[in-house]
Amino acid sequence: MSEPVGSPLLRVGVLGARGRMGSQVCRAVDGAEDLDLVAMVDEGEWLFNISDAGAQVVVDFTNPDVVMDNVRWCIDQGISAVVGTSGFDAARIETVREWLKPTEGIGVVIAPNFAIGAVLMMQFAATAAQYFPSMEIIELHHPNKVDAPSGTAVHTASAIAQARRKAALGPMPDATKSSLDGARGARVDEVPVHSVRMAGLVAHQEVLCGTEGETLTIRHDSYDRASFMPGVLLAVRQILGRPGLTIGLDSLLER
Ligand SMILES: NC(=O)C1=CN([C@@H]2O[C@H](COP(=O)(O)OP(=O)(O)OC[C@H]3O[C@@H](n4cnc5c(N)ncnc54)[C@H](OP(=O)(O)O)[C@@H]3O)[C@@H](O)[C@H]2O)C=CC1
Ligand SMILES: O=C(O)C1=N[C@H](C(=O)O)C[C@H](O)C1
Repeated sequence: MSEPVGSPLLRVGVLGARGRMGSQVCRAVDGAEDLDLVAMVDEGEWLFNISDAGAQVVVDFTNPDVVMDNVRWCIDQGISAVVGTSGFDAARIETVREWLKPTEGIGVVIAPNFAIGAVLMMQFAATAAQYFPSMEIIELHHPNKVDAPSGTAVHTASAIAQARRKAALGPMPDATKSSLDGARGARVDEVPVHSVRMAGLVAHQEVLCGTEGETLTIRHDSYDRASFMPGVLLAVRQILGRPGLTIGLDSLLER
């Protein structure tokens, strides 16, 4: 492709390039006129392919066991990283923040979910949490997902918990005496989270909000991984102007 004069293409490498997400990201980057897909790396391949190719930005969709090593490597190489891989709890986020402190100009975006609808669903859930004393999350995914609960559910639960603390709400009403472990789901920041893995699904989440005499259900469905691509490309395009750590797409979407 010939490069337009005065606007060099942004050089992008993809980690997890043959995976469900990584392969779509490669196609999306390859199809974008302002981006240059310079390296595609999968498990067992050489990370230095990325730096040798002069990548300015890496996109990581690998798995929670390896993602921290990948982020560390990118920071050490002076390469900014857009991270979609799940598995980021508060401790991991703090570690990445520490790694970035001595650096200048390197950006890391960690987004639990790149779909616009999912970002809004998380925002709406945090808003509802101020008014609804009962909040529960049901996340539903394809059966090949390696982790549970999903990163989106963990992020949503934290946002709900933060909103509840701000609104000075006490514990959720729940007088259950559970006779079977797991019957009430897992607790993330005190918020019950229920994980479903089912053939036919891609990525879905419901946030159930309850108060006296009414419930509100906030639901998001990704029927196709194409739903994540605009968010990934948005982060890739913005990251060089956003040094330091950015969590979630919210600030990138502000108008
Ligand atoms: N933030 C978001 O919007 C989204 C996040 N995700 C998250 O992205 C991650 C990937 O999901 P998905 O694409 O479905 O998973 P896949 O298993 O399909 O893809 C992961 C890929 O990463 C490769 N890989 C494993 N280790 C390394 C490594 N050290 N270096 C480079 N590549 C490696 C795997 O290779 P191999 O198979 O050979 O092990 C595989 O090709 C998950 O954590 C998922 O939750 C998914 C969708 C959206
Ligand atoms: O593994 C997936 O598929 C997804 N993972 C992310 C998560 O853990 O929240 C985002 C989305 O739900 C799809």
